[in-house]
Order: sequence, then structure tokens, then C-alpha cells
Amino acid sequence: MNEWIDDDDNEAKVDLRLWRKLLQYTLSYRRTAVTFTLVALALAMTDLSFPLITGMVVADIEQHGTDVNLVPYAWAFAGLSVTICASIWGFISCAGKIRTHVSHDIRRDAFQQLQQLSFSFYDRRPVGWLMARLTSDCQRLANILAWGVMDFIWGVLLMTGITIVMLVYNWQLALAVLGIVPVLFLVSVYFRKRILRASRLVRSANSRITASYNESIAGVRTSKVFVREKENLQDFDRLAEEMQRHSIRNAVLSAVYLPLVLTLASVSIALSLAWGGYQVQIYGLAVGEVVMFMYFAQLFFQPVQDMSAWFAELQMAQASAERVLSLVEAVPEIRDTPDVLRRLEETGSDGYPDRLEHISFEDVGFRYGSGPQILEGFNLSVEPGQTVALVGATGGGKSTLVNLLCRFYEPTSGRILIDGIDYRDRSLRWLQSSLGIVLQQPHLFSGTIGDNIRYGKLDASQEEVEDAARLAGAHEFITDLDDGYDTEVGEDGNQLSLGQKQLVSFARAVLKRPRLLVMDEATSSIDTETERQIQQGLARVLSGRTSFVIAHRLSTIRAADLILVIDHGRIVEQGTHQELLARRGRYHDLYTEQSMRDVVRTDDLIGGNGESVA
Ligand SMILES: Nc1ncnc2c1ncn2[C@@H]1O[C@H](COP(=O)(O)OP(=O)(O)OP(=O)(O)O)[C@@H](O)[C@H]1O
Repeated sequence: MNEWIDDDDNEAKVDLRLWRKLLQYTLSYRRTAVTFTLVALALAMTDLSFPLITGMVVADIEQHGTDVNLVPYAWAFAGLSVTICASIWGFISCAGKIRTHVSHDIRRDAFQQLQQLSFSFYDRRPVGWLMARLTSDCQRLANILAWGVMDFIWGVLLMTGITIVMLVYNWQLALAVLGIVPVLFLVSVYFRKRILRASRLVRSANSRITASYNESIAGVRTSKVFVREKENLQDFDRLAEEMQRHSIRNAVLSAVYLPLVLTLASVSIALSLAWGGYQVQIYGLAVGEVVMFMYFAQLFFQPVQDMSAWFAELQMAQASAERVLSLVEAVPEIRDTPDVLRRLEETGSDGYPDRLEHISFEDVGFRYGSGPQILEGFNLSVEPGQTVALVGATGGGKSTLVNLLCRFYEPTSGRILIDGIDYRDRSLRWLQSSLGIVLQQPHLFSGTIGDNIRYGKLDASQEEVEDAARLAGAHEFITDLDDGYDTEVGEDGNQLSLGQKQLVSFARAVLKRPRLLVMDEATSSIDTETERQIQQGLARVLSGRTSFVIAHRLSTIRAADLILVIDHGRIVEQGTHQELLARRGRYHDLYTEQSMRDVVRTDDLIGGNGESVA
């Protein structure tokens, strides 16, 4: 499995430097954090007051018997109860607020980063990995950075208060109570970690079982045809057995943990009672004080348990923290150089004329990451307004060339010049806003067809949108739909056919009127008649604009000014359609092969152009 997908939840050493960075998310809500600290202080003081007053009542009764006036104590308890209610309300609302803000901020930063990162980043991280970072990891970190931090503040305040009060009252009894705390902490961390791990294993087994249900329901026909029912059941049994094992382990651990904590708490209370009782008998210590210490002993356990639980979670979430920070702090590989940034800041432009005419590749070499060399010493010169077509065997490097041209990747050696200037010396924004791209698998966003076309120019009028659609050959099918331009395309345009999606994406590119148009297999799912319409429309709109077309359907590029046959990252042939056919080389073979494969198409191509293939 890919190392990035692996959801490694094994506990790692807590890296404080990393958490300090993440803590900035909480600290940026200074006002809520300060309010929270005051609320936590009030809560801790109130918690602390209960044993104190209880101790006082008992001591008072011990001293004055039935003459004691209990009314002030009743009022004090009533006041404390109200304060505790208010503090808990404040506690929960502050922590909830901070959790929501922190979760939003981490997600926003991660999302913003995702928009900036280069394609190479996405090559190494699958979508599933990124989705998990944006959802479960962010959620988990937000919980720690809000509830964990809040519980920590409250716990520290309360434990410090109890320790001070106990030491001031009776240091020997205090030590008897406190002696058990480290043991409790260690036991808690030990069990919490194992319980957390076991419950995650249960969750993970559960999701695999759900996926298995899903797969067997979706693939029921295939399973039947291949008579796989028995094997499927065996696979399912294995998963179910695994889940059962983890669930039982989880239940056993929880069953051991709670009684153990309660026993430790009882030991601590018993110690204070025994030692306190001894002091009452020998040194005449007030019974109220012993009661107070027993109460304190009990009170001490809640924050210790909470803090040990968060500590265990902190260890388990170390991997999440690393993954999220690696995303938030990732530096885009392709970005404006400091020099370009300085020029942009000083003058608002990268300092060159807003023109995109002549393009040349000079000795360009390229490889994806540490992969094999895809291009080496690649040279090409494209004149203004030329249509360059790239054809050739699959995996030859056509899309790579176009990716380099669009600066989605940068050459690993050599240069790409636009009007004589290395494009790395120009701003990314300038280049990418000059581009129009139509892909074989175009992406449409949820919304209407009109919205999707307008994505190319947000302030375009309805008329402009329709004109663009007409030129792209999309108007006809759009107006045939019941809601026309207001038709909802669904998620990723899945309410439309692939051909219709390509037409909408064409219209979007046409509306933008780009200086450089790039089409990657863009007309593969469009019928020949529509394709001809598009060709005519584009010829009008893009006359004088440079374009690069990758096509497997060679009919798309017959009119290209320059056809390059690419193989293993090299140009093996170049020329116009006629020249290449006459040469009877690789292009001629490809063309003939394609014509043979599709007789109807061949008819159309020969008829359309009045030329013979053979
Ligand atoms: N993102 C990537 N990471 C690593 N290698 C890649 C990546 N994209 C392409 N390649 C490799 O680069 C080589 C050229 O691929 P490219 O997509 O440029 O070829 P192509 O000519 O466009 O192919 P096709 O006609 O099938 O689309 C192939 O060997 C491919 O495996």
C-alpha cells in the first residue's frame, strides 16, 4: 500500500515542536482562550470549594453539635451549584467555539494549500489520502486543540489548587493522597492507549466489512457468473471474525480499566481515611479535615483520568498532526520566482508585454520525480497562430509536453521560451490566465450548464455564453434539454454524456478566448458531424491564436499547421497532413491503421477531404 495512504496510528513520540505549531490555531482565538481560562479558573475554584465547605460543616458539627446554624452552609452550597452550572455552560461553549474555529481554520489552510500545490504533489498523494486529511485528521486535531487544551487548563488549575490546599492543611495526609497519582496516571495512559488502538481497529474492520457489503452487492452479477459466492462468504467470514476479535479485546480492556481506576481511587481514599483516622486518634485531628481529604482524593481522579486520556490521544494523533502539517506547510514546487514576485509587488506586472505568440522548447529534458527520463534534448519552435498537433503511440510523451507547456510541471533541464523569454521568468498567473484547456475527461462543477460555461469568464452575459456555445457546437444539444442552459449537470457533470461534457468544456474554453489553446484528446467522444461544427467554430474564434492539439482521432488534426509524431519523448516525424501522408512513414501507418479500424470514419475522412489514404 502507498505509504501516504497508510493510516499509521501507532503511537509515536510526542513531537512538541509540531504541536506548538498547531497550538497557534487555538491561540489565534485569544479572546475566547482568555475567557475560557477565567471560566476554567472559576470552575476549578468551585470544584475546590465543595470539599472545603463540606469539611467545615463536619468540623462545625463536630465542635458545636446540634447547635450549628446550617443555613449559611446551605446558601453557600446553593451559590456554588449555580456557579458550577454557569461555569460548565461557559466551559462547553468556549471549547465548542474554539473547536469549530480551529477545525475550520485548519481545513481552510489545507484547502487553500491544495489550490496552490503543483501537479507533482497530486501525483504522489491519492485523492483518498487528501480527503482523509481534510476530514478525519482535521477533526481529530481540532478536538485535541480545543477539548484537549481546555481539559488540560482546567485539570492543571484544579490539581494545583487541590495540591496547595491539601499541603497547607496537612502535608502528611496530602502526600498519602498524592502518592497514588503517578500510578493512576501511568495505568490510565497504558489502558487508554490500548483501548484507543483497539477501538480504531474495530472501526477499520467495520469499514472493511461495509466496503465488502458494497462490493458484493455492486458486483453480484459478476460473482454469480464466476460462481464466487463461496469464496466471497469466506472473505466476509474472515473480516467478521477479525472485527469480533478486536471488539472483544476492546470490551475486555474497558472492563479491566474502569474497575482498576476505581480501585486506585478507593486505595487513595482509604489511605487518607486510614492515615487521617490515625491522626484523629493520636493527634486529635478534626474529623472534618479527614472528610475533606477524602473528598479531595476523589476529586483529584477526574482530571488525572482526563489528562491521561488526552495524553494517549496525543500520542496516537502524532501521525495525523504530521500529515496535516505536511499538507499545510507543503511548498508548491512550481511557483513564481522571488524575482517575479518582487516585480509583481513593485509594478503589479511581471514586467513583460501581455503577448503570447512565439513558443519554443530549447533542449528540454524532463522526468516525473525520480522516474525515468521522459523527454531528453527536445527542441521545437512554434510560430504565432500555428496549430500544432501531437500524435503518436500511447505513452509517447504527448501529454507530458503539453503539461510542460502549461507549466503544470517545469523542465528538469533546458528551457521553454515564450516570445524569447524563459517562462519561469514570467508569472504563473499570467501564463495560466492566458491558457484555455479542454481535456478528454473534462471536469464540470455541480451547477447549471450556463454556470459551467461561465466559469471561463465569470462576468459574461447570457448572450456571450450562448455565442460561445454556438461556436463550440454545444448550443443545439443544450437547447434540446428541458431546462436549456439552466440544466443542472450533477456532480462532475454526470447527468451529461461524455461527448456533451466535452462540448460544454469547449464552450467554456471558447468563452475565455485564450491566447493559447490546449486540447488533449478533446473530441474523442463527439460524433463526426459535431466535430466538424466545432472545427469550423474554433477556426473562427481561434484564428491567430496558437494551439496545441493531442488527438488519437486523426480527423481532428488534418488542418493543423504542424503535425508532430511523438515517440519515446522524441519527434520522429513532422510536417503537414499532406506532407506526412506523402512521406509514407509513421504518420501514414497510423492514419491507414485508423482508417482500416473504422470504415465509416474512413469514408467520412476521404469523402470530406476528397483525398485517398492509400
Ligand atoms: N504523473 C506522472 N507520474 C509519473 N509518470 C508519468 C506521469 N504521467 C505520465 N507518466 C509517464 O510518462 C510517459 C509519457 O506519458 P504521457 O502521458 O505524456 O504519454 P502520452 O503520449 O500522452 O500517452 P497517451 O496517448 O496514452 O495519453 C509514460 O511512460 C507515463 O507512464
